[in-house]
Amino acid sequence: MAGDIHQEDANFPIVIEGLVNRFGDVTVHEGLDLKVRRGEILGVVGGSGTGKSVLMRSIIGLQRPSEGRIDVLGRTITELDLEQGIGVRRRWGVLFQGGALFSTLTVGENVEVPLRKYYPDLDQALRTEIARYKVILTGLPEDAVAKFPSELSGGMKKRAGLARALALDPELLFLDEPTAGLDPIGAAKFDRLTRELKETLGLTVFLITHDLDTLYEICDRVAVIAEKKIIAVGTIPELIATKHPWIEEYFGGPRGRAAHDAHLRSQE
Ligand SMILES: Nc1ncnc2c1ncn2[C@@H]1O[C@H](COP(=O)(O)OP(=O)(O)OP(=O)(O)O)[C@@H](O)[C@H]1O
Repeated sequence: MAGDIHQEDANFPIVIEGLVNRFGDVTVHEGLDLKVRRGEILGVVGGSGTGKSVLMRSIIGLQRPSEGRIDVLGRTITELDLEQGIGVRRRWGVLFQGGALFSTLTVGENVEVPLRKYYPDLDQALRTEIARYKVILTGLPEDAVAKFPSELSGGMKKRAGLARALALDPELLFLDEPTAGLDPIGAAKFDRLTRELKETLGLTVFLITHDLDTLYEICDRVAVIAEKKIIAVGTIPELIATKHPWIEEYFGGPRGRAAHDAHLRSQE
């Protein structure tokens, strides 16, 4: 039904049923199901090219699925008209792989972009003030507001991208490989920031990552994509108990064991 709006499921802000994504002869997803719980950080893992980014793009309406249904915050995302689309889009924020900042705009101006788009009548002084506040919220120094992306380190760019993702006070936050390219200390700091923001702002976070430390340190549950589906979703001990060969290799390999040991040490 066009513009289907139904009772928002308070417990599951994202519900995906029977998702199929095809590109020509290539089928990336075939009957993928997933429910994201409110208030959780859900890590999404899978081998390269298994369709993690395509999944995220499908949820946020950038990729029209071949089949299936995706409900986000009570709206069936594939069936929204323009106005309904705007209404739901301003309830989420996205940090794309690499940050995707506009290089010709300052950090502050980058953060203002969604505010201009979704709240065009907002007073400029207020827009500037909100952008400044979001920049500081992500742990950047105040003078970063006036800097251009080229003047920032990799970690600072990620934070600036995060500030832009938070511009509209979202309920849902989508992060595509946020710690890729960061050194281990920078990555751990970014993980802590994600966890703190999730807790203070009451966010639900959909987080694509290859970073095993991130999975152990901040994810409440992890969803595994393989064989064109979500083959398992749960806590890391629950996943390991499934005895699926890919999952066993992933968490039981040298990197998986190192992340596990580091996690245990951090708990001591
Ligand atoms: N617009 C498109 N047209 C054709 N094929 C596409 C398109 N977008 C994605 N694909 C294909 O879909 C598959 C899944 O891509 P996707 O980027 O989602 O993988 P991923 O799991 O995020 O990979 P990685 O971990 O390497 O980032 C790939 O084979 C990719 O080539």
